[in-house]
Amino acid sequence: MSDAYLQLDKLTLAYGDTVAVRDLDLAIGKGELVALLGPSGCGKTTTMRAIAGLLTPAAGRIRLDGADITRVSANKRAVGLVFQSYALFPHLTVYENVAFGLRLKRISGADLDARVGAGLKSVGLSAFAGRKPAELSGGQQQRVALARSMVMEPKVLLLDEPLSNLDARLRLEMRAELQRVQKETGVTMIFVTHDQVEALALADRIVVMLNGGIEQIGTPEEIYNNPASAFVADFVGFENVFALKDGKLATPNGPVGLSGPAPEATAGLAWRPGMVKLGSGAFQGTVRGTSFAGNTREYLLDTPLGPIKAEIDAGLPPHEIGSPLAFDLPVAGAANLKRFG
Ligand SMILES: Nc1ncnc2c1ncn2[C@@H]1O[C@H](COP(=O)(O)OP(=O)(O)OP(=O)(O)O)[C@@H](O)[C@H]1O
Repeated sequence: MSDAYLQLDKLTLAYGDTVAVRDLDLAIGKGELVALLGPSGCGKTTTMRAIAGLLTPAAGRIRLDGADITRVSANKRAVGLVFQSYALFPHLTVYENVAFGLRLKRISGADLDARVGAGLKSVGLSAFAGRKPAELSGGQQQRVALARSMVMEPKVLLLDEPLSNLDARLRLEMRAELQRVQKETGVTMIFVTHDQVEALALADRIVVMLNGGIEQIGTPEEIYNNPASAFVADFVGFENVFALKDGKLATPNGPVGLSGPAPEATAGLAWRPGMVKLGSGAFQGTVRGTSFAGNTREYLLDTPLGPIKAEIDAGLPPHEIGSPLAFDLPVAGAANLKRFG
């Protein structure tokens, strides 16, 4: 993408001899909300630190808004950073916390007041300007941290696990809040998460990382419906993932033929539990476990293909543990994995 707003070119990032990220290429458009998603240690935070200017790349380039910022110091990049611990100054009021960076830039008087006021308003905290951080809830503190970064008018705002310290209800609230602030201000945002649900819910585009590289980049719909690799499939909830060898499923018990013609140029096939057809089909299993999950009932089957996870409407008659159960893995509905392993 030549018109990318933020572009990472063949970025390699290392801590001494430990290479954490290798040859990373990523292009992000202006105003995009992008999630870096991946398991612990895959290099998400390291990538963010490099964009923020806190880590000098061992190789590669970073371009932002048409300029090469690879060697530009952190405070001259117009890149904001919100950490998972909000790092507010405990002795300063909410107002002064938000004003802090602006004061460093010698902004004062009515201009300062207007910008802090607008920042607090944008996160719904105008009434809390005089409080200290300790007098706020976790979600409110997070919003102060967001306002503090936003008033600096960054070109890119980086958020590292922004919601991980919040309880489930607050997390949902902050998700909506982040999305609203981002859409209203149009600021380009990149946030790190290891939670696929959060990434799917929030992002315009998801970058799935593994072992210091990119596994897949796509919209939430693409990642959710068309995972490119076994890792991504597994990560986004396809519980039945198989390599395809010579048109057959590779299973722990050897190759097993499919119930339909194998798609070409596919390294593997994957089914979500809800995509497994229960009650009839080419395969036979035994019910090992079952659990009620609200609208659905989940089944774990022992089968010649190994364990299979299935899920059907909870209104359907249940199958007893130990009973035989026919099933099908419909080839037509399966996700075709381009890469396996
Ligand atoms: N200061 C450091 N010194 C040496 N190695 C480090 C340092 N920080 C991170 N690493 C290593 O770099 C790799 C990437 O780490 P990074 O923190 O970027 O992962 P992450 O995806 O953000 O993980 P998490 O979700 O746990 O925060 C890991 O193998 C980690 O052990």
